Amino acid sequence: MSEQVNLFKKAAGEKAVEYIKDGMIIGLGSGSTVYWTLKKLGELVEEGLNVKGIPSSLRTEGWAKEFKIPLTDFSEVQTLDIAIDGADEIDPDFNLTKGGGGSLVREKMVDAHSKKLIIVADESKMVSQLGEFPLPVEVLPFGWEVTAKKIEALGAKPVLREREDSIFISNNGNYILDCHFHTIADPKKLHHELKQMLGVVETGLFIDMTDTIIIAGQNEVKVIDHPNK
Ligand SMILES: O=C(CO)[C@H](O)[C@H](O)COP(=O)(O)O
Repeated sequence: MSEQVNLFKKAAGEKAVEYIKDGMIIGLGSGSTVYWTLKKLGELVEEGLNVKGIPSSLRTEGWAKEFKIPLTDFSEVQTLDIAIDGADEIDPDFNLTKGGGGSLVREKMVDAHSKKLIIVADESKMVSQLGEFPLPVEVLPFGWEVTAKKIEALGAKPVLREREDSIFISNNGNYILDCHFHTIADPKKLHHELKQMLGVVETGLFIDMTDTIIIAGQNEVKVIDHPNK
């Protein structure tokens, strides 16, 4: 990642903290942009802000602990006030591809149970159509080969995710198929088709969920609210 992109991520990630108010339960998303949100939030907590977070990945949990952000979980709360998360692609309708870090299931759980979802990203994530970034689909390890064949029949090239010559295992003990569609004409339809497949746990398509996008680029940090939310 270039130094400049990292500065954009920092600017977007830190801006999101302005939405956090005392007493809130916060969904803590995943990724290198959210890292900056967590770091800034940790400073506010040290100054006396009283909040609790639910982390969406083990990595985020580690950072939250490092920054001394108090944590809670779904055994204590059912609804979160706000979630702040990253994205791999954002289309003009505020639909997202997520899961580049492999945390899509926990991210979707946290984001879907929040009253407001804020997405933080650098400007390279804005696209006219989803699909250039391979769509992460979490699948059961058992029979993943047949699940991959079914996904292939939808027009994708699914690639089993690996890390350091081993199969990547999600925080939930599952596999990730990175599905190369190149263009996704109807993200909502594709999400539903994938969800109906035996063996698919969840897709990285986040449809109709985002309330606000904070996007940082060369000249400014833009806050774009969904027109109908
Ligand atoms: O979905 C995610 C992880 O599963 C991340 O939010 C997404 O990959 C964006 O990451 P980054 O902020 O590092 O670009």
